[in-house]
Amino acid sequence: MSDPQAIWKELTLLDKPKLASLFEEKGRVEDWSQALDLPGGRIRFDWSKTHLDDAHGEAFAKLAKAMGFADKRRALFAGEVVNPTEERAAEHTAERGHGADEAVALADALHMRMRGLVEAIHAGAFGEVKHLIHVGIGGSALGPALALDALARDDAKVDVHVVSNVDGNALKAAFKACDPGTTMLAIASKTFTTIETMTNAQSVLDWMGEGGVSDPQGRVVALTANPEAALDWGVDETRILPFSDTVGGRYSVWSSIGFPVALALGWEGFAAMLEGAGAMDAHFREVDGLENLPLRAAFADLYYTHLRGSQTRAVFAYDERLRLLPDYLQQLEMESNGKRVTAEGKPVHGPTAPITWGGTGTDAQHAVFQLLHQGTHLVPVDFIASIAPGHDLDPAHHEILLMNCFAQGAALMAGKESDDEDLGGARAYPGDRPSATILCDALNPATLGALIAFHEHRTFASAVLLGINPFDQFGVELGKQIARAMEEDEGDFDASTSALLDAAGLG
Ligand SMILES: O=P(O)(O)OC[C@H]1O[C@H](O)[C@H](O)[C@@H](O)[C@@H]1O
Repeated sequence: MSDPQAIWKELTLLDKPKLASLFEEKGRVEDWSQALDLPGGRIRFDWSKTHLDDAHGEAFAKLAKAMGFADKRRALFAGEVVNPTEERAAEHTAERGHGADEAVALADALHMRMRGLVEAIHAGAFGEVKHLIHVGIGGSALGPALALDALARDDAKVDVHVVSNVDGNALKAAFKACDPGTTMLAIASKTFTTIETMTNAQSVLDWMGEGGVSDPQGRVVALTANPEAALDWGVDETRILPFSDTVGGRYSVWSSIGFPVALALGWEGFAAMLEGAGAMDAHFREVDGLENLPLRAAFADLYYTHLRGSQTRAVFAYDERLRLLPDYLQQLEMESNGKRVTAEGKPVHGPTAPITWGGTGTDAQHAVFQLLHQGTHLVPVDFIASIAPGHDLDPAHHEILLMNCFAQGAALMAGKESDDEDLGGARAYPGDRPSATILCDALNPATLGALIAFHEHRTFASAVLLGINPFDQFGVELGKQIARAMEEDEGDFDASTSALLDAAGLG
């Protein structure tokens, strides 16, 4: 059978087992969790507390076949056009050594150029550099911000401030923390046209000038796939770090957009991130069927959206260093798969990306977990944690953190009958609520790289199963066009919008 609709029908007819009954079978944990030995240590992927059973696994494997998963995966790594609306390849994996030969060679050469500049700055070629203000937005900010917050808390070689919002309050906070005389500016923008980034970049130059820096332009580095625009903006060629147009914004932390990460960690740290991601590429590329962890995760994601009506998926990092991971995954997953038509432009069957949301444990337990345990929404949850604490405080901190993480997954699954006759349902936990747990030996550049790449491939696998193109993002354009029309004092707006403009003195 190769008709995807027929397979979906088959999936809807399968039994909907309770989690508790799945655990009555021997080998549930062995069958549905797996550990990968990666350069930075082992990562365990435990999907056993999801409702997938063997029958679902088989049916989803058939769906993958019917949707041409193996060939689409091959095309991704071969650098073929996998983004048909923009007629482009998606070659982020080439940055990690997995791709078409020419793309890998180009990525290597551009990394060498980037390394040269990073090491020159460390060696003092620009005088004393204590701070870097990195201006960029969306994919040009979220990856660097996540990696820096996760990995550069101690001993950063340069103190980096990632500023994305055009709201001047964001830049003011960075100015407060930096001294203009020892600050460099990185302008990160794939297109080098994004208004928020260019506005922030100009204000940093002005601040440097006002702070007594004689040649602010001489302290600018451009990270872009549009080097001509950076040249036009006045950036010297030697400080332009290009990357390939075939690397999408939300997949670009591996390219020169990762410059601030390399500057803070040193080249070896950045290279280890690439290596960890490359190891996940090798797994995704070489392993077939349910053993392929990103594909297995995509099966579970589609199971919940299509067969259980889940509209959201939550991710809770039980690790302060990963507090920005939910923000990062929101862009990766929602901008990639928040689509309503197939790659051929036809209406898509069923829901596409769930709304990704989340937070940090244990904080979130005291704020939003009430809804997860007793609310009316079914929210599949991902827990992410590291066995090594990453700090040298009393081990009690980490024991409490990890035990709480594991307790939440157990509680969601087990539930509990009401222990108070008078209060009845208010004190009952329905249970049978799914979660997955990703447990790293340690959080380090290589495991972070692998974690991010796991999610990239999970997103790609979902897109293949849904038949959509995850690599364009036309949905973000209309609002930008209208804002531009407002700036240029053109266009005819609805009465509500006109009244708001008038109220703000912008009409
Ligand atoms: O890197 P840039 O060209 O400045 O783009 C920054 C961001 O803005 C766009 O609107 C897209 O939604 C993002 O995918 C992109 O990462």
